[in-house]
Amino acid sequence: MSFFQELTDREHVFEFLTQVQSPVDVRHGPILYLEDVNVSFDGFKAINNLNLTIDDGELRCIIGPNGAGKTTMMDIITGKTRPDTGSVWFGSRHNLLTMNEPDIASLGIGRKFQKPTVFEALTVFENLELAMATDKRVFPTLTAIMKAEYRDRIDEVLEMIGLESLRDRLACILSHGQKQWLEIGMLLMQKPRLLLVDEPVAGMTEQEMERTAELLTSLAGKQSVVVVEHDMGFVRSIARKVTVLHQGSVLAEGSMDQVSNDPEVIKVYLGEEA
Ligand SMILES: Nc1ncnc2c1ncn2[C@@H]1O[C@H](COP(=O)(O)OP(=O)(O)OP(=O)(O)O)[C@@H](O)[C@H]1O
Repeated sequence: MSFFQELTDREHVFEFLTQVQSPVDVRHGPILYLEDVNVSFDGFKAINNLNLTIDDGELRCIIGPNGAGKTTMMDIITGKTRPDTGSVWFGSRHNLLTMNEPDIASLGIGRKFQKPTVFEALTVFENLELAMATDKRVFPTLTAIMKAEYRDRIDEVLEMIGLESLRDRLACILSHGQKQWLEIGMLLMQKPRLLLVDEPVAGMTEQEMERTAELLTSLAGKQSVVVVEHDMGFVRSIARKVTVLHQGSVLAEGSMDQVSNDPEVIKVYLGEEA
């Protein structure tokens, strides 16, 4: 098929589209690897010899008291904060400390901040469409031709986030929980390999929390998901492996039962949470 025929054939799947998935190499190790990472702010050690390994497809919960370094750790992974020392690798190929924020996002690391930031004046569908259109990896001049591909992906994501019936409604009418799911959907449009999710259930109803638990657990496996959360009931409902941060280091790691019975964890965190 000539290039011109490819352009005019709406069913044709362009080779570069199938390669949008990031080329992260996890054949011989984890998807994310932080080793001996240190960060100081004006002499205060926010991250202190932090070591963390996330496996491909894993759902990991990160807990810890205020100021433990959870947000700073996410900032380091996404390139917002540069550590003073240490290594941060995405798969075995990508040294994240040599890359800037947009390039790290393009590799397939998506971050969901605590507050939803959807476009209120656009419909649910349009929000998802926009998320795809801003993907720098997709050749922008072919946008019109790729509409069919977009629509399939949007339908797939709408189903994943449970907003099919609201696809043509303006985002401003969505509940807080639905806005959070839409924003997760916007990240999913770009087929991330690793999703970093910051306090996803803050301000949610019980029912929304249950739905969010289902959504995040359904995403694991296809992508790796790292969830920072203070709500222990929610963490318990989704947790497989839990990492407890304290004073910028890993204090404990294991199943929810293991960490919640750890005397040190009870002393510095769970005691005050209970
Ligand atoms: N840009 C900065 N300048 C100075 N200090 C900072 C900066 N960012 C973070 N810190 C400090 O580093 C420490 C770790 O902060 P961080 O926000 O990472 O903790 P956290 O575990 O996310 O807390 P929380 O659960 O309250 O969100 C805190 O003492 C914080 O005040």
